[in-house]
Amino acid sequence: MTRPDAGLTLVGGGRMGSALAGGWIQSGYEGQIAVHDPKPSDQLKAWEANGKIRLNPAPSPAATLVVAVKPQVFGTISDELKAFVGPDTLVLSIMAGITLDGLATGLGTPRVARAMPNTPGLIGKGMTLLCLPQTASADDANALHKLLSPLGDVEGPITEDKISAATAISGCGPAYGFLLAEVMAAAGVAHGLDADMALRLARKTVEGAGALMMSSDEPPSTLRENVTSPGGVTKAALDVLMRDGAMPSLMEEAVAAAVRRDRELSGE
Ligand SMILES: NC(=O)C1=CN([C@@H]2O[C@H](COP(=O)(O)OP(=O)(O)OC[C@H]3O[C@@H](n4cnc5c(N)ncnc54)[C@H](OP(=O)(O)O)[C@@H]3O)[C@@H](O)[C@H]2O)C=CC1
Ligand SMILES: O=C(O)[C@@H]1CCC=N1
Repeated sequence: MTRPDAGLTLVGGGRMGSALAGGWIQSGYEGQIAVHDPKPSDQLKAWEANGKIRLNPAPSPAATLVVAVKPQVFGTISDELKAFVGPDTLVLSIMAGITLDGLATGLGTPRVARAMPNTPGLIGKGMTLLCLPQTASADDANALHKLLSPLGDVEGPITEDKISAATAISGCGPAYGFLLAEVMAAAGVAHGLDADMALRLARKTVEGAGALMMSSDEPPSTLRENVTSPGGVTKAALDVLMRDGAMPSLMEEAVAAAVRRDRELSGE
């Protein structure tokens, strides 16, 4: 990976922040990475011990500041975060619900950007959306694309009015996929499979369906039809899932709730 800049500072080394740091480390980021977290995980401590990151060094203005704390925490620490922001600092937030305006006001700089990654970024299979102010330079956009690319695909810039829906699909979406595996396994147990085997079948099936979907030119609907033999077993199951539009309307309701929550977090 080419170095977008020296002096990369990450505030919030939790699940998503660590996925970002792991991506930078694995892709051979050449600059200094400082991570700030009040209770560093064993993973962060191990990276520090191996010289990959500096953990909780004295705050100073960063070239790039990545903010990965919970949105509810941002308001209470934004004044502290100003210690990481100088006249040349580019700020990237991955926080759901904190707007570009909120970032610019909270941190006292117009040079802000948002990204919405997801946890498959941990293994380089993520989907990240980038959202920039209209004033952003092409250099900043390129640097942020490079910074996020170790996590997987990066799309954007998208406009800020799309970010709540994008969050509800790709930011939250891994949870929907994991839930599918969980409930499939539970249904297998209910029908006589032992728990380990049911989970093995469900995990491998979700993985295989995802991999086939990504390697095929066919849309998901055709791949679904390819499994559904006329008058067969899959049709019996899908007739239940789609009865009165059950699955689409449940997903639509779930995504609407996620969009609503994202907008609540942004104070709308
Ligand atoms: N998880 C996900 O799939 C995704 C998350 N996001 C966004 O990423 C952000 C983090 O989410 P997630 O990783 O799940 O949450 P986590 O709680 O795992 O991570 C947040 C981290 O920030 C730490 N923290 C709290 N206060 C401070 C502080 N003052 N200075 C530095 N670090 C601090 C927390 O420590 P402690 O636990 O001790 O409070 C924690 O380790 C959120 O804003 C979320 O919207 C975006 C996309 C996907
Ligand atoms: O649940 C959340 O709020 C964060 C944002 C997207 C995924 N996790």
